[in-house]
Amino acid sequence: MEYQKREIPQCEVCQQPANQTCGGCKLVYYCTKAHQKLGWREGHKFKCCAFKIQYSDTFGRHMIATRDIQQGEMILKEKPAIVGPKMTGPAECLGCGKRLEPQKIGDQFDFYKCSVCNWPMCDTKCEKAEVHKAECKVMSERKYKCTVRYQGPDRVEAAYCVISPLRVLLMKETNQMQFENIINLESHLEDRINTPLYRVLRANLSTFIVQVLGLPFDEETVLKIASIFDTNSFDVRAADGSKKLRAIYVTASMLNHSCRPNTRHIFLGDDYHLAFIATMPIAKGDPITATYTQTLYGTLDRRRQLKINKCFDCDCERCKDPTEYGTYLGNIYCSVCNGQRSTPASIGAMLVSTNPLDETAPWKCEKCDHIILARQMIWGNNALKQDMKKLSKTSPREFEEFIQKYSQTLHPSNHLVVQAKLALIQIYGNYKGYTLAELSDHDLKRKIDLCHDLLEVADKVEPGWSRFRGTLLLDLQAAMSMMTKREFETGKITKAGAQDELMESMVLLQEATSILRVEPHMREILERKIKELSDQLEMAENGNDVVVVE
Ligand SMILES: C[S@@+](CC[C@H](N)C(=O)[O-])C[C@H]1O[C@@H](n2cnc3c(N)ncnc32)[C@H](O)[C@@H]1O
Repeated sequence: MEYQKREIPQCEVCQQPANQTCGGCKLVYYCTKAHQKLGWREGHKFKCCAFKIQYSDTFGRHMIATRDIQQGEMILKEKPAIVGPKMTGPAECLGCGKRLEPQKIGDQFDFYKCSVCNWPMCDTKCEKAEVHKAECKVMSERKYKCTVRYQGPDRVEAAYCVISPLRVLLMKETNQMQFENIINLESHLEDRINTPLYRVLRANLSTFIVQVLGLPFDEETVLKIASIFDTNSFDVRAADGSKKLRAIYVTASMLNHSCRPNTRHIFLGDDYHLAFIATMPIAKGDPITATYTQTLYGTLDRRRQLKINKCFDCDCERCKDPTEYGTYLGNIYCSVCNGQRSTPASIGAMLVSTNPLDETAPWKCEKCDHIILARQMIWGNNALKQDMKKLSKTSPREFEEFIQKYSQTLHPSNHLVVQAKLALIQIYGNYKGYTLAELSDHDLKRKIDLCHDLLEVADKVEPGWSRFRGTLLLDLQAAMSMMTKREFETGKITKAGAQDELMESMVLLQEATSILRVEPHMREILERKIKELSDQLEMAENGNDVVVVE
């Protein structure tokens, strides 16, 4: 937002003294209604803050669109109020957040340590990082020395659970306003306080802050901060996997959840700015939502995860729909009707929950009277998940066999089949031995079909410009271009046919570009792909061979 509040408000249009603010962003002044309308038309409509925060007894605070929002529009860009380590993890630098590698020190391997507080760090430069100063000071004042040391590459350290809450607590002195912003976020401490995790935190985190460091906070405040992290924090990862942190964004914390969200988020730059992008047009007055879970999970799994991690029962439209918008992501075929199907490929009757908002409700066939208990459904689901876990991540044969083996039980868009299809899309065309050029015609066609299958699912559960749709379109267009090349070279299609097919690929690539160009590092990749495909089109036009660059 580039507008600044001025000392003496001036009309944005005529610069005369003004006392009326824009109802949307409340940052811009106008002298009259007429100038407000003019300013809006002249461009403020593209800059005005697109949301306001409302309160409801059911959802608490939530975001509402203050004007129509266009698909692809960046609704919010925010820097973190606090960034720090996750509750547990491998040793990481408290300066830059990078995962640490040990060094040879004497005849042993260990991490470089902060010369003051002894926490593992990258080097002397990180030791002096601004973010580490306050915590280092309080620890050294209490003569506390960290005891984390290198104990093997896979070691997970629980000691890191104290750092992020400590950073928030220390803000009370250094940035009182931000501390207040954070402490006023939803915590759900009352739901978590008696869980095994919070019993451990009471013993470790709270004791560390109150007794070891002697900071003037009570146990409840310390645990509340931990619980605020669990309710509101975002996982932040470096693209190369070198950092895995958690961060709180005060305004973005106001985004409520939907199992069919209308935004997606991205991280921008090295300082972990978070941005939300509208995946669909959002009408003025509509809620702006994000997803806190995996949209590709079935309702049972999503609701359970939301209950455990975010302490609420989701009753969004998708959760209420026993077919999940016809995707049947969480359903299985009725074993009675299924036995009467003429061919395995014909769609059989499905078992659907008699009340999707109650995980104990029985499941009933959509056609016959067959009923199974909820726990049978949950057991079956867990058994299939275990079966899937055993599959080798690099073996397409194992994923294909999984889909085949359960084709009499699982709908083609059951969430486990969707996971298997997603794995296949990633392997076909990308993995060693399965690059597009190496794929058989059969597997290339299979990849195209799989992309179409998942695009249908994406349209229902993550409609619009989701990252899922964008990456599927990229996969699809690459496979289609390769297919065109092969068909042209073997004389299956004419030059005109090749041109038509390449144009179809170009349309997909252009849509993928509209969706993904805001993602870090994607712009150049997408521009290169468009250039390559344009070159192919030109070559096809000139009657040359179609060359596909993967
Ligand atoms: C990140 S906060 C969102 C802001 C929150 N509503 C507030 O008032 O501070 C997450 C919490 O909001 C509530 N919430 C978010 N989405 C919800 C939904 N779809 N239905 C019910 N509660 C929801 C839950 O209490 C959840 O733990």
